[in-house]
Amino acid sequence: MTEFPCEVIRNFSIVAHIDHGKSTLADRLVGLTGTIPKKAFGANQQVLDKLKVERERGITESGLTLCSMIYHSHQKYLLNLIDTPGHVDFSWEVSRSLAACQGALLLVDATQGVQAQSISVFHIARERGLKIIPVLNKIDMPVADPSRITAQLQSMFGIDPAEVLQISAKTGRGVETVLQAIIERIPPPSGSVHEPLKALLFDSQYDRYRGVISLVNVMNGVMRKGDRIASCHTGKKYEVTEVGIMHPEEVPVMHLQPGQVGYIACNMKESTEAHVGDTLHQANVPVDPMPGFQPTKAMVYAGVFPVDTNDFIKLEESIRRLTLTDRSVTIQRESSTALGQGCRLGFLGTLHMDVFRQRLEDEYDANIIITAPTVPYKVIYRDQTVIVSNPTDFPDEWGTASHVREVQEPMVKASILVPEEYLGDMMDLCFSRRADDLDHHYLDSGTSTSARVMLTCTLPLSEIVTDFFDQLKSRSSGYASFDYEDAGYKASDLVKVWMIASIKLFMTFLLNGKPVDALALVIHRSVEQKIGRTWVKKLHKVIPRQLFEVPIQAAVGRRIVARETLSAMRADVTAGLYGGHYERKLKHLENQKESKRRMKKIGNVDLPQNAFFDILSTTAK
Ligand SMILES: Nc1nc2c(ncn2[C@@H]2O[C@H](COP(=O)(O)OP(=O)(O)OP(=O)(O)O)[C@@H](O)[C@H]2O)c(=O)[nH]1
Repeated sequence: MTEFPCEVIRNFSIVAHIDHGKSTLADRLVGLTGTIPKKAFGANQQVLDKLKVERERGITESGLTLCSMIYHSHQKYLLNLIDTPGHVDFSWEVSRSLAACQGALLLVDATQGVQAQSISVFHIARERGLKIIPVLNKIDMPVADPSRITAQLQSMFGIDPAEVLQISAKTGRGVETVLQAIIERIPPPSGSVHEPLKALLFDSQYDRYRGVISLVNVMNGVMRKGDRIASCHTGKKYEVTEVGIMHPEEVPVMHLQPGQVGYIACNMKESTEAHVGDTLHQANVPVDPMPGFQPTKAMVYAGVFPVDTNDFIKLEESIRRLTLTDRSVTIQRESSTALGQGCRLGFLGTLHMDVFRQRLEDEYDANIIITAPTVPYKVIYRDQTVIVSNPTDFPDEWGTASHVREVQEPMVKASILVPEEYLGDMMDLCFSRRADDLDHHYLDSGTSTSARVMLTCTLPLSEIVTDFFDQLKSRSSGYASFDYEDAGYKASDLVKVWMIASIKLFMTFLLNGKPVDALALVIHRSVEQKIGRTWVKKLHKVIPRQLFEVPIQAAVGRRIVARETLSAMRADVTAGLYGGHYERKLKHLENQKESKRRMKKIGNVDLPQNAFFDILSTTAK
């Protein structure tokens, strides 16, 4: 590694909207630099998309990937490609990986142009002072319109058209110019071998045998195998047992020096010890920590329960292991009377939640149920403010709520890019989701194809965590792109609906008057009737009939907003008593009444777990 001082190192990232060809370009770069021999480099092999689920869904996320390449130009260069995810949910990971880079390729599909995603990532990169190299991809396609897209880049970002590269990652055309631009335009990292060791931990992965593997960017000094290092954040000390680079597989090296990016293993057993943004240093030579990263902010919460309650321990262990590779998930234990023991997980967004669930199912063979997603609300009491991410913890209207001054919900500033013919549909969609401050402006005039419009508005986050993406895509025939950023909290008129399966006569059955916790929902006042009715109908369908009548009610506080009645199933206890005496029949009926009365006392509605699973799995989607 001594062959590579800072001057010949380039640390960069590729930022692109989903499907604009990031993985294809990464593969090309890896192929061109001879990092993977051409023979072994099949057309379908994508080095960056390692996980099965990522490949299936065609998205790159979680398990941040690093690839070091050695490029022979007029001299030998070490190029470190730090992969970033391509979806709004992962904007946190984007900024995390950009922190270890000095430059970024802004890859834009020349047939589609700039998408909402490219805008936010571009701004993050620019704020960090990264050198941006604009690259238009897919110029081999007949519908590519490079001059129009270049003009778009110029008007939106002030990019000089002369700097825009045109390539086809698929055919390889122009990719060599990308390598040249990386070397010529991106500044090398800075740092000194003579300073004490200072390394940024920017990601971690979990290895079954070696424990936590951390990805580090050495800022100063040298990181060697056998070093005693310490974490600025926890003060814990470790011994470095392995140092290496990702080339693209792990290749152990003797040491890493300033500007270099690689992995270390250091007998860290728990993933919780590897703090993203932490500064590592020699155990006996403390340094000033680098400005830390913001902690991940979970914006979507959902309960995860095992279908078979006995599987809880196994599920919890699987979740714990998965979070080793995806540290942005927050975990809390949760128990529900209906679903048993489970975990409440916090995700960055709904796609993140989906991917996590799929990974749980694929990699850990877990049979799980996920409750409807919710967002974190701020409940402001007279004397304190509480963040509530679980509907169960929401104040009741008649109880603690009397002290509640205000409930606020998280808002986002949304931007939607769409061809103008879909503008009306997009506006309708936004208004139906309680949009505010709606505004739009045209990005280009659109000569051959229709003009593109950028629509901005503020929306409550809760309105986009369910089916907003699906709606957006289907109402715009797939053309709309969407991105959002945090816009703080805003007061809201929210109520909680308990789906109460109560029995008129047997109130004691309600487990001390407690409603069915797993079905609590937080909804907006304007839709309480509608949602109440739909849910009650759903419950009516899935709950099996009992020996007695069961009113199924949706209540807001003490107010019942919807009701269905599950009629009683009367077992015919006199069946088979043909002939015989009328009084004998009567006696049996009397007995039945008596036993029903006993049932009243112990009060029990037979609500099979499956019924909940049915309801929750249909509403969660
Ligand atoms: N015609 C053409 N197709 C391309 C080119 N580059 C990529 N593609 C295709 O575009 C699709 C998406 O490419 P990917 O490389 O998987 O896109 P990505 O940006 O990595 O996608 P995410 O990982 O989901 O962000 C694939 O079907 C590629 O074959 C190109 O230069 N020309």
